[in-house]
Amino acid sequence: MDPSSSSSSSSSSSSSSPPSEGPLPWWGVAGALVLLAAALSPRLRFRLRIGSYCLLCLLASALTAPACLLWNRGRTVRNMTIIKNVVRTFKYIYGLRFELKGLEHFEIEGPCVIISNHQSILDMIGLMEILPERCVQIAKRELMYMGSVGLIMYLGGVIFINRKSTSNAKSVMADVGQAMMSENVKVWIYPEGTRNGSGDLLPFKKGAFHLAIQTQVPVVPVVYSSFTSFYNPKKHLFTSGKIRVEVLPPVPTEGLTASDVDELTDRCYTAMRETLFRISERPAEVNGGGPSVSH
Ligand SMILES: CCCCCCCC/C=C\CCCCCCCC(=O)SCCNC(=O)CCNC(=O)[C@H](O)C(C)(C)COP(=O)(O)OP(=O)(O)OC[C@H]1O[C@@H](n2cnc3c(N)ncnc32)[C@H](O)[C@@H]1OP(=O)(O)O
Ligand SMILES: CCCCCCCCCCCCCC(=O)OC[C@@H](O)COP(=O)(O)O
Repeated sequence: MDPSSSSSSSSSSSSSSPPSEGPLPWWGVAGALVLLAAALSPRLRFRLRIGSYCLLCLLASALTAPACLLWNRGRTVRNMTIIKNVVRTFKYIYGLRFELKGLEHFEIEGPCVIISNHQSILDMIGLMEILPERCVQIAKRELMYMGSVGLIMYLGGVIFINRKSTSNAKSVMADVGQAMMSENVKVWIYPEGTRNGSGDLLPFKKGAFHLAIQTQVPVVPVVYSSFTSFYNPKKHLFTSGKIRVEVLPPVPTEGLTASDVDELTDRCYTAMRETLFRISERPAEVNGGGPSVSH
């Protein structure tokens, strides 16, 4: 009997017999337990989902950085187009739907200062959804040290500031002003200066408005509706959801001086807060606007 035929017959007999009913491999058991626990525990489900988002950012950054280096050879705002196209796919993974209004207000020749409310690390998806060409962001410098995410931000031209030192931040912002004009770059700033999931606006810091007036470029306010209906870390809530985005008309700064900063800040704050309440379908407060500048 031909050994190959016997082996083939044995293999044919083995291939025709059902797979062995052995125990699940350890990783199968572990996976099943995690899924079971996640189904039972909102806290674990939330942590798995937000953890997957952070992991996705890390992995996507690690894969995109070489593309940026090969394509654009280093740190340049042109990498933001690559980053934007990658990050825009994240909304499908997490079931986030955007309703956009007012994008025509981004059709500004030349630089401008874009300001928007800041609710969570998910904001980056909303930012990339509408990011205009040649636009970089101001970020806290701690983000530079977040592994591949810091690298991709650096490559995309993100400007890092030390929030704890006004003098340092001021000098960086002054340099930003010069770069804006010389390199024709828009700058996106979160005037609240930190994430705020309250559904309202924190008082605005003044750097964005000093920058706009120093460079005499318009301020373009952008408002994202409140995430509280689908994202609330305190309640371990992170589901799919709809986000309304409204770009408001540019606020000109020609002829304004540093003495107009407070009024410009208040004007933008009031317009953005009213829009935030409207697109979040939250009743506006009876007593009118809250504090707009940090006192
Ligand atoms: C491929 C896959 C990729 C996946 C991975 C993701 C990749 C994503 C890539 C790319 C997207 C990146 C997204 C990054 C997002 C990051 C977001 C953040 O990090 S938010 C935190 C940092 N941002 C801020 O903090 C800005 C807001 N802050 C300001 O503008 C402040 O004004 C600041 C920092 C400049 C100063 O901070 P103060 O705490 O001192 O605040 P004040 O009250 O505004 O100023 C104090 C005094 O200084 C004057 N002042 C401020 N700025 C001035 C200036 N520029 N010139 C002159 N005076 C100024 C003011 O008038 C004020 O003086 P008087 O009270 O009026 O007497
Ligand atoms: C190296 C290990 C950690 C890697 C974790 C990767 C997570 C990446 C998530 C994208 C970052 C988007 C930028 C962002 O939105 O950061 C928060 C800051 O705006 C404000 O921070 P804070 O409210 O002042 O603490």
